[in-house]
Amino acid sequence: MFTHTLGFPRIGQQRELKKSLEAYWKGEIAEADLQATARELRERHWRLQQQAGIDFVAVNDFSLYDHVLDTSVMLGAVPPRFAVGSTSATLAIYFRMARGEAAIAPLEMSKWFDTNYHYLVPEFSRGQQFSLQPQKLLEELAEAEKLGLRAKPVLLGPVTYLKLGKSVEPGFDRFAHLDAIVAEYEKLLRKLDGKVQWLQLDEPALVLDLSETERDAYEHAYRRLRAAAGQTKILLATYFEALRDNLELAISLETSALHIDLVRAPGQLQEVARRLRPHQSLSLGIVDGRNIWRVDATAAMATVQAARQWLGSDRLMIAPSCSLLHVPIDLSFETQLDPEIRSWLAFARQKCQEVKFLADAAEQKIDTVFLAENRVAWSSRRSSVRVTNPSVRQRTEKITAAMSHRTTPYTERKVKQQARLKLPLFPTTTIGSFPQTTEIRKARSEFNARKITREQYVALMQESIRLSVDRQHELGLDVLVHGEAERNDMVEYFGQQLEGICFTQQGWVQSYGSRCVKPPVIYGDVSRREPMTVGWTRYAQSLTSKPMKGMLTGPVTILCWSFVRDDQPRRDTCQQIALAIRDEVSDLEHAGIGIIQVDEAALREGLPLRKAEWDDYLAWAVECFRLSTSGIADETQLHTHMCYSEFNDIVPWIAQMDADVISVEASRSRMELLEAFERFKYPSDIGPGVYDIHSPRVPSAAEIESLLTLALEVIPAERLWVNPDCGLKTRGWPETMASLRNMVEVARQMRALRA
Ligand SMILES: Nc1nc2c(c(=O)[nH]1)N[C@@H](CNc1ccc(C(=O)N[C@@H](CCC(=O)N[C@@H](CCC(=O)N[C@@H](CCC(=O)O)C(=O)O)C(=O)O)C(=O)O)cc1)CN2
Ligand code: MET
Ligand SMILES: [Zn+2]
Repeated sequence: MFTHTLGFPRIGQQRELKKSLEAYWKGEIAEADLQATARELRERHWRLQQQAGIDFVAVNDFSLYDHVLDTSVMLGAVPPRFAVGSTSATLAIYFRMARGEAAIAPLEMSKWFDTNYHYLVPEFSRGQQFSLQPQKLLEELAEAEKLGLRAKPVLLGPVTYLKLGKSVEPGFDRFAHLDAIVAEYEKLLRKLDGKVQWLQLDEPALVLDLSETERDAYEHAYRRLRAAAGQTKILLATYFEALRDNLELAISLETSALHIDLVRAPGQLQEVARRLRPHQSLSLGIVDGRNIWRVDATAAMATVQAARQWLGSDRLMIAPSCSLLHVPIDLSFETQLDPEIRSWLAFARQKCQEVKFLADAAEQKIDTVFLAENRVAWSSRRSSVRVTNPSVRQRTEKITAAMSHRTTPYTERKVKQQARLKLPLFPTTTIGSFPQTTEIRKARSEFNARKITREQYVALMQESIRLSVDRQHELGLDVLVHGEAERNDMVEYFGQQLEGICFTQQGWVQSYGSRCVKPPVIYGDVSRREPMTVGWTRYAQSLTSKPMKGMLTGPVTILCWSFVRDDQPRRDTCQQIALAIRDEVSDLEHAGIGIIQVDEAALREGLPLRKAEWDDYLAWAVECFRLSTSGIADETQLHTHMCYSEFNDIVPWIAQMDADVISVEASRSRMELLEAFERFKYPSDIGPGVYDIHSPRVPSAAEIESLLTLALEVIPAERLWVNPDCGLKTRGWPETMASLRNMVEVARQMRALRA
């Protein structure tokens, strides 16, 4: 029985990679400096794993930006717009694919399964050529070996890779490239033969609903890969869900080992063990790689013991459930956490130690100190007064159906709201945040370090709010926002103020590229201590006679972007958050705020991976949104925002959220999503984003106009709003002003045409 990891965080305890990347992009450091940081991080992370007792460390899990992008580069799948006539990517080409450049649009970004990690979507076209570029993998392998480590290279498997990509030509089936892609994997396998004992191929797509084509692709691809593997043993890694109807398929691929997620899907163990071929080993993903709770050692030992009885030690491996990419690196840096709560947690490094403990325990080498500590922590967590709050329990029991219904229909509300707000046709607004400048972050970091006082901090944030209000006046926007300067992050900000949630000092998790988040930890019943946004919003409203939108993050998004307790159903936790947000909505309304936006950016990402479970989730998620928002008067306009464009399947549910206005990402898909809104007769106002906020590129007035013209084909003028795709916190002020100036100008012209 050996221990291994499927992958480790890359960003670094102090976000060294982020800082290095951003300095490199600004031209402040050279490529060699960036590569040196990357090498140092790899070495440090391998050593951490080795010292924790991991036998086989993952290699090639590191990435300068994204592992799916790395796979594209490894296969020579570089679309021609990034590198005319070349299939091998230099670092400049690599970052061009990730971030775009001047007139070159980057690869699209998409959610990695149901996580808050974003990958770069591979693009496939007819006649595309592939050519193996194995340098990165081979170099990192050599690095690990030089350090005397046992290395297991990790690669995204060919079928999941294809499935995650998109065809850039309409009607082209990207699976037509399967053979060509598998041929490159075969070349790599031949190179690795004799060099490594194990190769991990990640095929998380095996937990999704698969088409016949995709199932055939698996059989075909793995028949060839097996034949090319030589002495290398292939570990087929699945995670995030149960294999279910794909179990027989996964086993029939006849790889030397199969990894399964026993955290998300503990129930599958026995069936998998029963069906496994005699020559196959099983990797037990038993330590949660997606969440920060300490493993329940007693329960996990029993599971490993059962697996051992069915399969014998020789056929078992112990591992985290998935790559540790989704958790912070090391709990020992968290010195400010409440000690009791801290004792319930484990980050990547501690999870490696848990893996080692479980493997030893299965061989009767029980670390009794470790086990005793674990049991103390768990009994404290099960009985702690910090977890259960009777008043929250009483309140949720008293929730009535009426609390999640606005009694007046949208059409009547609209008349009342218009009488109050007097908005022009094609009202212009933004999604909430304005640039988070260095000064803003510096002020916050000095406040946190007690270098400036609360009064000084508040004054600095008010200055930022005033500046953003002034600039919005200058631009002539119709509905203003305060700009969210005081928020480190739209979820963490609320997490820091709610009871039952705690936050870390350094618990950074990569979201995309160099961007990170510190997900709050929801450990107990959630409630609101006091108003969280009213002071800032009231101040912002005092600076203008135009409507100021109150800005809140919705319950589903707070849930999805936090580490969530695993001792009660997610829906129960979400309902508690909904009540807290409901109180905030009410307080904003009483402070005279006439428009309130409740962002549900993560509503779609919370969808279960299997379609059969969608309706169940959507029903409670939408209900929680409604619970948080339905307490308001007809005259208060309710907005929501979602920043993704694949709406096709869920528009009827979004309609049920019963917001008065929704803003959505739409520019990159050229308003395509609006077709679904039309098809399902979406009833209320829509602000389809008129420009992409992910790059500093300034959209021309002509581009914005052409998008709005497309929008008008499906949305009546009196229901159309004009806004960007999403918030502007990652942008700089110069491009923000230039872009919004064009946007407002177009709205004015369109109004004039209709006057
Ligand atoms: N939670 C979450 N998930 C999301 C999104 C989101 O906004 N939030 N948006 C989508 C895309 N994902 C994103 C994730 C992160 C960021 C982002 O901008 N993150 C910032 C960090 C934001 C933050 O927490 N900022 C803190 C800490 C800032 C900081 O780095 N401070 C310096 C000191 C600064 C100084 O002295 O100059 C330090 O700690 O070293 C603050 O403002 O207080 C970053 O990586 O740069 C953007 C989008 C989907 N998922
Ligand atoms: C990721 S959705 C962001 C919504 C938030 N109100 C903002 O503008 O930043
Ligand atoms: Zn957004």
